Amino acid sequence: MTQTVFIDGAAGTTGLEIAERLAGRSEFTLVTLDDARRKDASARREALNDADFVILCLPDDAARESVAMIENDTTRVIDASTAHRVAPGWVYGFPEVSGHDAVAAAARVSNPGCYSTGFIALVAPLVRAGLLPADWPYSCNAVSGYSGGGKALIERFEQDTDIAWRGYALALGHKHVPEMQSNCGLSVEPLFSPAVIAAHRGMVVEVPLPLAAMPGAATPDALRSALAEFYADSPVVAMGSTPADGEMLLRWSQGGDDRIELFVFGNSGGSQARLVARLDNLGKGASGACVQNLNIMAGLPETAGLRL
Ligand SMILES: NC(=O)C1=CN([C@@H]2O[C@H](COP(=O)(O)OP(=O)(O)OC[C@H]3O[C@@H](n4cnc5c(N)ncnc54)[C@H](OP(=O)(O)O)[C@@H]3O)[C@@H](O)[C@H]2O)C=CC1
Ligand SMILES: CC(=O)N[C@@H](CCC(=O)OP(=O)(O)O)C(=O)O
Repeated sequence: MTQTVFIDGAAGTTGLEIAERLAGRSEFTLVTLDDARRKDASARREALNDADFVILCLPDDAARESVAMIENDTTRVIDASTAHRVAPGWVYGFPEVSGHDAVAAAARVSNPGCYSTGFIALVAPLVRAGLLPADWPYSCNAVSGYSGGGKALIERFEQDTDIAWRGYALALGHKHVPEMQSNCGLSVEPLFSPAVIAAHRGMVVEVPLPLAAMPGAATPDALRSALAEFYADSPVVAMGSTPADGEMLLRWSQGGDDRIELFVFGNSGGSQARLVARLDNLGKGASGACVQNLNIMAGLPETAGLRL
């Protein structure tokens, strides 16, 4: 028997990419609302309560509103927004770190933020293994393709093609910081500096580590081996091969898959390292992760429909 999946916000950037990944899947019947009804509260309420699974691809307030409209205890929810990422009763939908069993059993799953996905993939296993300190003030620099900001930012970058780079969150306190801190078990908030580049999709997240100054920190080689071992069985997260020519590129042609590649670069003395994650903000950073979580919750192979 197929299970019904309602995408609330199916006309948006993340929703459209999820629908593409679910198209042709015989295990699911996809439900979306047409243009005239997609913001109609009573149509949404009905669809939310009829579905086996609901995927929320909405701004935070609308996502909270959708959850409040669910009146039964059978509809299971995956929320792509920031609304429930550190909320009690919600499982953080990063199965490689939160545990596949926790996601499989959950009625409410919060899909990670795109930047947080890179940061947590790099830092959480190393802190958990005691190879990096939990009480260090980490910093994180990242660039994202403009699709990370949804329809509004896509329109802005497509209209103003003179923007090459846009730094933001200049007052600090980006909305991803709480989920980064809590899922890595850090006692200090990371200092996060995001920026948008003039590319449609793609993301690089970097955590610079002054290892010699960090109490108890391991060597770059040990950090690389620990990450490789942690993700050895993952079909989605993998170590990237160290570029032979000493440079790393984010190419226009590379976007559009649901994998995430991790790198550890270190200096010759091992006193400094750069942890780097390269992913697609719309792949493992959003829609790919939603579909991976849906598969796990539905008891299906986790990579079904993913672009790997
Ligand atoms: N883009 C990305 O890389 C990522 C996005 N996310 C999150 O996913 C969610 C969706 O983002 P994204 O797809 O980028 O955003 P978009 O702006 O592209 O899409 C949001 C959609 O929600 C619709 N919408 C807004 N309010 C309501 C409402 N009250 N009822 C029904 N529909 C409504 C919008 O309608 P309309 O078309 O009329 O504007 C739009 O179609 C956000 O919470 C975002 O933060 C998470 C990770 C990464
Ligand atoms: C480039 C850009 O604007 N990116 C978004 C984050 C995208 C994302 O991960 O979405 P959530 O809102 O669900 O966390 C931002 O910084 O607000």
